Amino acid sequence: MGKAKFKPADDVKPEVEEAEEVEEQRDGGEVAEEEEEEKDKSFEELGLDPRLIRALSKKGIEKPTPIQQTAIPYILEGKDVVARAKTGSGKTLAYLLPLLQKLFSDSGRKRKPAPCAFVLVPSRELCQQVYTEVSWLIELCRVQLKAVQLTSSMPVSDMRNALAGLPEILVTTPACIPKCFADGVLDPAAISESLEILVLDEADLLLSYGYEDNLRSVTSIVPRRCQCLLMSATTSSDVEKLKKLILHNPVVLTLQEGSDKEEPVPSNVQQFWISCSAQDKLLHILALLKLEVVQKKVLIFINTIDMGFKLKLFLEKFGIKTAILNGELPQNSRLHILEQFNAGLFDYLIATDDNNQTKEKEEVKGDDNKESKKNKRRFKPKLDAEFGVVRGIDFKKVHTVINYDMPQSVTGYIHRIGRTGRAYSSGSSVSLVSPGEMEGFEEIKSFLAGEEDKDSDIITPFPLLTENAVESLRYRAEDVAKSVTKISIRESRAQDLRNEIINSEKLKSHFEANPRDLDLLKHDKLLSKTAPAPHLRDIPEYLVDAKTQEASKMVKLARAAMGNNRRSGGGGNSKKKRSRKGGDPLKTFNANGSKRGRGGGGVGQKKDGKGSSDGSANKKQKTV
Ligand SMILES: Nc1ncnc2c1ncn2[C@@H]1O[C@H](COP(=O)(O)OP(=O)(O)OP(=O)(O)O)[C@@H](O)[C@H]1O
Repeated sequence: MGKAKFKPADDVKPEVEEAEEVEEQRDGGEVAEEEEEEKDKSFEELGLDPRLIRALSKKGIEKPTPIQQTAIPYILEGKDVVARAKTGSGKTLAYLLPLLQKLFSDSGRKRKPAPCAFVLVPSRELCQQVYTEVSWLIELCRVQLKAVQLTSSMPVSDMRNALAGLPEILVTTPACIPKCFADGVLDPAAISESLEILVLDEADLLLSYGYEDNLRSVTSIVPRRCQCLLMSATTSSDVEKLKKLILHNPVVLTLQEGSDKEEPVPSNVQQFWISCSAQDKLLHILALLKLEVVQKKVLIFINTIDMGFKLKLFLEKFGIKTAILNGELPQNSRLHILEQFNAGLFDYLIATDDNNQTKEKEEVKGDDNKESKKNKRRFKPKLDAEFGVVRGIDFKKVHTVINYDMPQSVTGYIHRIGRTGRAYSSGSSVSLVSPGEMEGFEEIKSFLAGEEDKDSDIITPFPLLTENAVESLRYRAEDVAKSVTKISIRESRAQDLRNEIINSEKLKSHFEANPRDLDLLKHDKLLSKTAPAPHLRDIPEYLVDAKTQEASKMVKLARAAMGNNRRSGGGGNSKKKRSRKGGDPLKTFNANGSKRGRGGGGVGQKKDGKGSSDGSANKKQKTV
């Protein structure tokens, strides 16, 4: 582990002692890592209970991540902690492990009138994820502890039932707590009496999604003795606000990698971009997926639900099956789609990352098609305010994140990209940037590069797609794009929602009892009635230039080498150590002959992200 620097924070409440700010720094690169390996602490050395260590081992987790190494001892000591570390760095276990350990020692005592540990997360999906994580730990440790999850959409009777067993741990969203107070499900006085640990997970997102008032109603009843933990992937004024609102004399842990500058995106994620017009985005994503120059599984982000359906219908015509995840789907379906994607049942998932209703409204305004307007009036989707795909969801084995639409903010970008390269795995991202998105993209780039290093290229042009390869698909792509009309999009969207509502009901009543049958409900079913035409499904070899063919072959080989060519079973951490660079063509590909590139010389992409056919333009390729 790197050296810890201690410096006082200047923004804690005046009545409390000076806070310690601990900045953990780690050098990137393999040599440094190896040297550090010896200094790395084990779970035993962190003082973790043997039952927890055994449970982790059963899950293939043997070594704590840096944030776990740093945060666990402080939390066990009883300190309030603000922990900021990159997406995918293992923050959930960093707080869950010591939280459980503390409750182990209390487990023989008389049950309290309300849960003694609250974990507040910004979305239902995350609620489910954290609940699952804490539940398997409890089960594997065989301790008498109980965790429940509550979300606002639950009927009051279900909430009451869940709390009747006097659980020690409650995982919920901030919006749910005032609702529980109003419905008499939770008693504020009982919470004040019982609460010992409060965790705000994904703190950087809690306020930005309008939970401020909800949080205030919680903080007003948090007893002074309660230990508060605040976990976050980025720093923002919102995190600072929360810190002041809730924490007492916190230890502030800021985990950085590499140099002094902030690198919120993990260094094991290679970031690329492609410059293209808004119209050509369909063509480019087709080339990326059809020519197989990106590694599966792929998570594709779009900004509006309609765009998601447009993309799905378009790709379908070329025989590329995708599933869609958005806030208008019923919760059961959303959770099921996530489960199936994590289990490797399909390779491509198109997701909206928040409830972008304003954007959808703007689109409605600009639409002059009467029929379509009528359809829109009829079809009013209800979006779930607690939906959030990027908010901390642990997608398993996503190798590539594609920004089909650029996110609206730097934080949005960081959280999207953070869905790959989780824990010790590697990944890459490709952003399709149109001229209209260039300003936002520049902002993201300069934020990632940091103040001192404005010109450094953290996001480099995508090297594995030549202009010729893209152009060879243009005619087909444009032809098919014309057939995906606004009406067909709207109809598909309505049809998908109807299907998912049926799925959701089925899931609820029948499939709970028969989990194996869940697989029968496939979410990447075709929406269009006609099967893809053979000439679109199979791109003839003569259309693709030699360089792209080689790139595609390399990606497939790498996939086979990584054991990803078969549909894989869910999650789990492989115990085998793999070379971090080995087999990834984005790290080794060199269009000029040798397959082992030396940190540069990718295929035909100019520094501006536009394709070139000679392969000489991209001199700067990021090494990780
Ligand atoms: N010590 C470890 N060794 C290996 N894998 C781990 C370890 N700790 C956590 N993981 C795994 O790493 C993945 C990412 O962890 P987690 O979701 O906690 O990240 P995070 O820091 O909360 O990310 P985000 O900010 O995006 O929510 C999970 O699949 C988790 O099981």
